[in-house]
Amino acid sequence: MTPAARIQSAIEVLDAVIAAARTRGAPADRLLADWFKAHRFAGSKDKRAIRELVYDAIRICGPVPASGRAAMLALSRESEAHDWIEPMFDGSQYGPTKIAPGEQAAEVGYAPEWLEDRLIASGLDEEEAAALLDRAPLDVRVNRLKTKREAIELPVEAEELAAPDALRLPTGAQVQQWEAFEKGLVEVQDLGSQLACAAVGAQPGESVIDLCAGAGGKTLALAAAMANRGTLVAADTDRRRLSQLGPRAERAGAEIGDTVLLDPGREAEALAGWVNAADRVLIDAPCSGTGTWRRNPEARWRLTPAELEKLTALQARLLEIGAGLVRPGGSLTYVVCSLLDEEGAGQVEAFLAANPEWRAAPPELPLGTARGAGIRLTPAHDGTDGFFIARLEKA
Ligand SMILES: C[S@@+](CC[C@H](N)C(=O)[O-])C[C@H]1O[C@@H](n2cnc3c(N)ncnc32)[C@H](O)[C@@H]1O
Repeated sequence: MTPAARIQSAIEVLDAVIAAARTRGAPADRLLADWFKAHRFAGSKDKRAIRELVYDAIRICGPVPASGRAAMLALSRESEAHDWIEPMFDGSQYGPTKIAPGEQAAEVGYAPEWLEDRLIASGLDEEEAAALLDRAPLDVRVNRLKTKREAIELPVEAEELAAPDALRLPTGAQVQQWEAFEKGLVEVQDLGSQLACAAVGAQPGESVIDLCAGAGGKTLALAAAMANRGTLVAADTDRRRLSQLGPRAERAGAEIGDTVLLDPGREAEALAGWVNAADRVLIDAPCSGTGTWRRNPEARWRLTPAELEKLTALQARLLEIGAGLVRPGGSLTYVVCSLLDEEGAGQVEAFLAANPEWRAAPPELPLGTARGAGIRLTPAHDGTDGFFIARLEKA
């Protein structure tokens, strides 16, 4: 494909990404995969170039752009490395049509204005906000149930990170194709997620509930920390995600981890037997995901104030449900991959104010900075996805 044809292709994909952001449709990765499937003439170099153009354009536009063309023009005009793009709007075959008089480039920025304001109000400075849109590194957790970080042999050089089992790999490493992955020696997991699991402090022999377990990324880390001894409950309302835990656990050799499917709005019913009984509860709450924009930067175009309000109400409810499951003297770890205070520090502050039998017991982590009653990890400061992590203890 010619460079101009690649740009036109990226514009088409961006149009689909913009439409999907408005209608809560498929994520950018899926739309790219669909486009490649429908355009088999694109070779691997074309695909790589188109993917990069699409993601670079998404990253540079703060608010939702009017069109893929507007996003691509913004990329060309605002990024020196991409200033070759605009001259390609020359109307040549398969390339973008010529620029119309008065045709506008999209607005650049970190996020839509309302969201930028909330991030600033949550104490994020310019550098931290910009780093939310960097490219994410590739981290793995070495599975202690099967091997040790010191002993593992991988096909690439890996950097040891601050969490005890964490390694950072060169970008593009095809982990899922490695024997070490097949054998369950490593799991792909961001350093921040690994630290969130460490904050739980789960010990062998304890009873631990992972209330929002999803596909079990953190459940598996908890099973490893517990050395496969004790009781581990993985609960979620999403049947599809929860069903992925079984095969993953098998590969990882995780023998504990019973799944419990929850009914949205009636979560407590399925967990009634656990009231005041668990040593530790982890709530990896559903959130806006502002801390994971490095992985899916178009997520900032999807979030609305109303959606955020729904999420914060759900988080508050899950905190109450999770707290009810903890035995006296036990602990609750509340985690969100968001840097908005209303989902993190503010949420915990409100919980503590309403529940005087609870106190904050911030975990000792090798990274992060204090934020309210918890700890915040950011891409700029800690090289992790953005997280808020709080540990609370019940009297
Ligand atoms: C941040 S994700 C969890 C990710 C998972 N812990 C991991 O490490 O891979 C939040 C999860 O909360 C689940 N969830 C949403 N509403 C819920 C509810 N009412 N009760 C329990 N889980 C819920 C979602 O299905 C989603 O899997």
